[in-house]
Amino acid sequence: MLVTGLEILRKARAEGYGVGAFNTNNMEFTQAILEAAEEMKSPVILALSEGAMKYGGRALTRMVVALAQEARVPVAVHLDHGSSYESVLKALREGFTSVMIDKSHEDFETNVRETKRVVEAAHAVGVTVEAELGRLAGIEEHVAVDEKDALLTNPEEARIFMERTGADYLAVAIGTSHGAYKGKGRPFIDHPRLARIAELVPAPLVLHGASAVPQELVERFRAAGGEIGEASGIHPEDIKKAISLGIAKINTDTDLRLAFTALVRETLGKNPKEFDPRKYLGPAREAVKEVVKSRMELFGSVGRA
Ligand SMILES: O=C(COP(=O)(O)O)N(O)CCCCO
Ligand code: NA
Ligand SMILES: [Zn+2]
Repeated sequence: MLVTGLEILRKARAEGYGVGAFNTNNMEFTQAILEAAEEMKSPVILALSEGAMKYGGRALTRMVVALAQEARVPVAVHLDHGSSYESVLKALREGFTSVMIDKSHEDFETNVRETKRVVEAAHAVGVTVEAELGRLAGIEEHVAVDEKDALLTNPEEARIFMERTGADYLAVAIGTSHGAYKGKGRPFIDHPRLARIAELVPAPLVLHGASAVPQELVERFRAAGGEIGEASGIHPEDIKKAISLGIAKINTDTDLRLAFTALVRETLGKNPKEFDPRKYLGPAREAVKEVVKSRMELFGSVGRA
């Protein structure tokens, strides 16, 4: 059933588990994510970036909202990294039930003002809002404290920010970063900082840049002809610890993309004569579904629907 992001995330934070926000750009990703959620009896968030909205248009948004309504588990349809008030309005018009306004690159007052404006519009139509404070950046452990403060989320600022904006959940910067290269070896995650934020901010917290980028997937991608440099993601233990400290929404995009693309390359490589798209998109869909199921097990959302 189609529910708001807060309905899913409030329960997750209260009961100490995480819920995956999985990005989709097409039919196969959408099917894979929803099938995994129903099989695992897990709530799930279907995330569409502005790029996904541009790429898929109404074909994508209508499909996603309709399938979310029919799903046998709670599903929120979420605008990921909304960059403007207008972009958020478009998502609201398409029937999304969760929207992110990302003004984390602006100064504090601008972020507050823009986020507050989105909260008023979204709440007026029963949709909940994710905001962001702090800058996603993979940082080395030895980086000086004041540099960390310039980049990562300041706990006291976070409290004030959430009180002044009325946002429903908060994306925090604690050392993660988007994409396949999240730092040398095991990325530094500032758990003490997260614990402090969670003490001051009762709202569900969001972890961006949370893909694991597992080595076996990277190897499979390379073996199938993919080219990727030294790639590393967030260690599963750091995900579990972050959830225990207050993270409720965990964004996963890179892992799904790697799995899908590795399988398309593999299938095409093994069957040079093949030109029926279903024959190489189908196995890729299955690979995405397996990644989603394993993430749900790690997050602890299995059986929580
Ligand atoms: O936080 C994330 C995903 O992070 P990751 O790249 O670790 O999967 N997202 O918001 C997904 C879109 C960002 C570009 O990928
Ligand atoms: Na941001
Ligand atoms: Zn993100």
